[in-house]
Amino acid sequence: MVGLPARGKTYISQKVCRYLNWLGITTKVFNVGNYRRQLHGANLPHTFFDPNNSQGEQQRQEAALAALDDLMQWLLDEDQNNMVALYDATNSTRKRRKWLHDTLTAKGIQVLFIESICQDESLVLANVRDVKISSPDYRDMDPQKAAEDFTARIEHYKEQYETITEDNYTYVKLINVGSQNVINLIQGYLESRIVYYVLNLHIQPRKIYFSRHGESQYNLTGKLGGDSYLSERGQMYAGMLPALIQNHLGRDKSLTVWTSTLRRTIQTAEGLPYPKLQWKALDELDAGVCDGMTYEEIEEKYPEDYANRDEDKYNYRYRGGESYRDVVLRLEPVIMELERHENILIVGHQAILRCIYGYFMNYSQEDLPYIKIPLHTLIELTPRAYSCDEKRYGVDIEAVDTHRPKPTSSQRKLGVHTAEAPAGASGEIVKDFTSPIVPISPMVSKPKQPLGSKD
Ligand SMILES: O=P(O)(O)OC[C@H]1O[C@@](CO)(OP(=O)(O)O)[C@@H](O)[C@@H]1O
Repeated sequence: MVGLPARGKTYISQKVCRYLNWLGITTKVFNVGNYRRQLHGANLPHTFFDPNNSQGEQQRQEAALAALDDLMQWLLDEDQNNMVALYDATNSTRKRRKWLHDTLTAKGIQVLFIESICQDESLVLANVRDVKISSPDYRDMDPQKAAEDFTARIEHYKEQYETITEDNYTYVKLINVGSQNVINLIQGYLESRIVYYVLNLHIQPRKIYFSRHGESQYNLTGKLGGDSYLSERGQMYAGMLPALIQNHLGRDKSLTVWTSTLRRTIQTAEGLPYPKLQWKALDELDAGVCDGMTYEEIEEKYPEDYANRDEDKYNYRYRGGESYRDVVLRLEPVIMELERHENILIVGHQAILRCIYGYFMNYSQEDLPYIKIPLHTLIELTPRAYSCDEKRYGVDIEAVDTHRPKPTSSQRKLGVHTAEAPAGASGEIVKDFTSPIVPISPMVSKPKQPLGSKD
C-alpha cells in the first residue's frame, strides 16, 4: 500500500484480503502500525512521526523491517500455499518503496503497489473522526485532541510524501475514490483481478439486503433444488416483503433487486416496486443427480456421497452438480458488481446467500456452508470501515427450517448422518418469529476475525 495516513489503505487491504481468501487465494495483511505499537508502544504523540525526529524515524524503520521479515517468511513458507500478502503502511517515499521493491524482488516476490490518494479534505477528516481516533494510539484521549494530533501526524507525512511515478514499478493509483485511476505495468491474472477489484470499491453509505425466496413447495416437502413455485405461506411472505423493505430502507430510497432465474425468487420479488435484474449466476447450488430428492432419499440412494458431503461440505461436489467452492467461483462477478452498487436486495437461495453473506462477514470455508439463512427473514448489512453491522428482521409467517446442522465428528465417525433430522425434511414447522414486520432481534453481530489477521 502507498498513501498518506487516513486515505483508506487499511480499508482497501482488508477488503482485498477478504476477497482473495473468499476466492480460495490465501492472503494476509501485515499492518506496520501494529508492529510499531507492539515494539514501541501506543500513545505516541505526533512528534514521533516528525521526519526530523531521528529516534522516531529509526523506530519506525524497525517496525517496518519486522513486518517485512514476517511477511516474507509467511509468503515463502514452503509448507503452506500462501499467495498474497498486503503490506499495510504509508510507504510514501521513493526511498522506502525502493527498499521494499528490491528486498522483495530479490526473493522472487512480485510487487504491486496500490496507492490511495484523496484530495477531499472533508473525506479525510471524516475518516479520522470515524476510524482513526478510536485506534489504540488514542485510547482514553479526548476525541477533539486525538483528531488534532492525527491531523498533525498527517502533516509530518506530507513533508516527505512522494506519489508513485516510478514507471518501472507495477502500480495502481486510485485518485479521489474512483474519479481517476492510473495503472502501470499490470500483468497476469492475479494482478488484474486485484486491480479490477480495487477499481470497483466505493465508500458511499449503503445497505445490502438478503432475503431467501418465500417458502417454496419443494421446501415444504424437504426436496432440494428444482424450480417449484411458492407455498401459500411463501406467497404471503412475498406480499409482505415490499413493506418490510420500505420500513427499514426508507420509502424514498432507491434500491435495485437481484433475483435468480428460478421461479421461487422471481415470484418473491414480484411485488417489489424497484428495478429488477435476473442473474443466472444466482441460481441455487446445482445438486446434480440429487436434484428433487430429500436428504433422507440421498442418504439411502447415495450413502457414500452423503457421508462425503458431511465430511467436507465446502468441497463436496454433487454428482453431475456443484460444490460450494464451485458456487463461490461463479458468484465472483456478482461480488464485483455488488461492490460497485449502492442499495441492493438479493432475493436468493440458501446456498447462494451463504456464499455472499460469508464474503461480507468473513466466514471460513469450513463454516460457510452451515451459516443460518432462515426463510422469511430479511438480513440487512451496513458496511462500516472494516466490517459490516448486521440486523435481521422477521415477519410473523411460519416456514419450514431447511438448515441441516453440521454433524459432530463422533457422529460422522459412527456414520450417524441423521442424528438431527432437518426439520424441513420431515415437514416440521419451525416458528422462528412472532412479531409482524418489526425487528425481531435487531442484533448487531460482531464480525468474525478477519481471515488475514490472526497474529
Ligand atoms: O447446502 P445445503 O445445506 O444442502 O443447502 C442447499 C439447499 O437449500 C435449498 C433448500 O433445502 O435451497 P432453496 O430453499 O433455495 O431451494 C435446496 O434447494 C438446496 O439444495
